[in-house]
Amino acid sequence: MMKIGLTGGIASGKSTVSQWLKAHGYKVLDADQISREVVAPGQPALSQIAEQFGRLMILPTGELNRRLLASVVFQDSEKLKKLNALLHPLIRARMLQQLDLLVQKGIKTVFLDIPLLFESGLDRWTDRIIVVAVSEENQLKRLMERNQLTEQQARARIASQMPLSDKVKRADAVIDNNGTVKKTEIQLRRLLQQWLLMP
Ligand SMILES: CC(C)(COP(=O)(O)OP(=O)(O)OC[C@H]1O[C@@H](n2cnc3c(N)ncnc32)[C@H](O)[C@@H]1O)[C@@H](O)C(=O)NCCC(=O)NCCS
Ligand SMILES: Nc1ncnc2c1ncn2[C@@H]1O[C@H](COP(=O)(O)OP(=O)(O)OP(=O)(O)O)[C@@H](O)[C@H]1O
Repeated sequence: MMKIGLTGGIASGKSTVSQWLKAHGYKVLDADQISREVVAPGQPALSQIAEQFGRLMILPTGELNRRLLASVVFQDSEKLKKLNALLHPLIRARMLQQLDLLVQKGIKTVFLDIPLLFESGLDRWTDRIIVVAVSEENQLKRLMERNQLTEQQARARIASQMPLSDKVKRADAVIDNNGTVKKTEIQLRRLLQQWLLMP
């Protein structure tokens, strides 16, 4: 099975690319989605978060208070490390399980949409890596708009990741998502053609 890593910086456009891939019949495993599954109501990791970060981290609905947890961990690198130590092994295990299922089904190509692909050393799992890149200015603007964050909050989140410019250097292919979504799709199609992966 060919495993293609899809990564980038926060709000650089990975989901935009992975949505296109899914809509065109490609298999995509999404680490952000899996990270939500492991903290769903009733999951042991959710109680562990409440134990380590306080009861307020669980909403009255039983769901994780993502906004509150984000406001805590992205301002404090030690707390972020603690959260990562708790969740990353669970996310990794679940991702491997899902990969296994796809292998059993005989799927030939899978995209792994993992924001922290390089930070977590998961690049060793992949055969090729696509980085979705944007300028710092667009990244900041899109992140502030999408997550309703102040500039300071958005900068703190960006700073918690490896600089996008370093990720670009380690990519096999870079998709420039500074233009319109249409322009991004054209680059993606061209790349899939070049890699002989058109459906
Ligand atoms: C802190 C949490 C609750 C905030 O939730 P929120 O809904 O605001 O963000 P969401 O999960 O959709 O993530 C949005 C983006 O933030 C960035 N991000 C998320 N977690 C991290 C992290 N631990 N370190 C650096 N960047 C991160 C990624 O680029 C991600 O795509 C959540 O991000 C989380 O549980 N993070 C820890 C798990 C993790 O590392 N997930 C990343 C993919 S494996
Ligand atoms: N080419 C584009 N032009 C304008 N807006 C865009 C473009 N691509 C993405 N966006 C917007 O920018 C925001 C970030 O994009 P997206 O959610 O795809 O990024 P992401 O890399 O998956 O982010 P994260 O890692 O934080 O989940 C979204 O609100 C999206 O609608």
